[in-house]
Amino acid sequence: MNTMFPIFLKMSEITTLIVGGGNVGHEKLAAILKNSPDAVVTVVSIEFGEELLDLAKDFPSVTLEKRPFEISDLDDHHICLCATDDYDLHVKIQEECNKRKMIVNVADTPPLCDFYLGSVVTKGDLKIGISTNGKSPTLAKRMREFLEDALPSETQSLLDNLKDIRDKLTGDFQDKVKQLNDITQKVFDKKE
Ligand SMILES: C[C@@]1(CC(=O)O)c2cc3[nH]c(cc4nc(cc5[nH]c(cc(n2)[C@H]1CCC(=O)O)[C@@](C)(CC(=O)O)[C@@H]5CCC(=O)O)C(CC(=O)O)=C4CCC(=O)O)c(CCC(=O)O)c3CC(=O)O
Ligand SMILES: NC(=O)C1=CN([C@@H]2O[C@H](COP(=O)(O)OP(=O)(O)OC[C@H]3O[C@@H](n4cnc5c(N)ncnc54)[C@H](O)[C@@H]3O)[C@@H](O)[C@H]2O)C=CC1
Repeated sequence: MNTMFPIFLKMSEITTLIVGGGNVGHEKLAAILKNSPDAVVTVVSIEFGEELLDLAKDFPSVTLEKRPFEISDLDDHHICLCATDDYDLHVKIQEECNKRKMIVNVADTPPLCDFYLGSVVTKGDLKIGISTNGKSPTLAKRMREFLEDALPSETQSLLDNLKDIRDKLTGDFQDKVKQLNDITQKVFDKKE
């Protein structure tokens, strides 16, 4: 059983620290920015890879700090992702995050992670997060591709219409819930 609880974070409202700016650091930063171009991220790394430098320059809310990690880097951040090649450092950061009640992801060490990144299907405002409980990130990626193809292109206009209707509905909460359930039932019945 996958006991993880998915939530959707407003990355512009919290601050994220990535430690390590090589290949894995680049992948994690790219995954965040693809979803949240307004994410407030600090990347601390002794060296930065070309790809990460190239990506970061287009995002004003990303700050790069070229130096070794310091414990005080954790002071100003809500979540932390470890992406160096130093396992002992990752253990130290994970312990310190736990002490501070910060949540941490350690890219290549699932047992040290408080949260995983997921595959993300996006159709306009609709977003679906996928996790395989860490069993197969490749299957998560394939499921994303499958769902991206399967979701109808009119998904966004359906959402826009439902938002208009939702704003115009009157009556008490129960009435609104019933009307919205009836309307969406009709949409899905039509498709069968
Ligand atoms: C536990 C987790 C923790 C975390 O990183 O957050 C984790 C861990 C590990 N990944 C590894 C490898 C690969 N990861 C990918 C891809 C993705 N990995 C992602 C998430 C997660 N990866 C979390 C679990 C998510 C879940 O619950 O399913 C995705 C979904 C999201 C993202 O990272 O953005 C993104 C797909 C995005 C997309 O395209 O949709 C590919 C495939 C590829 O790149 O084509 C490979 C190579 C093939 C393979 O090994 O499967 C290794 C072995 C490293 C080694 O060999 O040493 C570990 C460590 C281990 O498992 O021990
Ligand atoms: N590249 C990949 O696709 C994969 C890598 N891994 C593992 O993930 C880890 C990272 O891999 P890569 O990103 O490829 O390595 P990398 O060598 O490209 O990047 C590591 C980065 O960490 C930085 N760093 C090291 N010590 C630091 C410190 N004390 N403070 C701040 N920054 C520090 C380095 O300057 C470097 O930029 C490695 O342990 C690797 O074995 C696992 C699976 C796949």
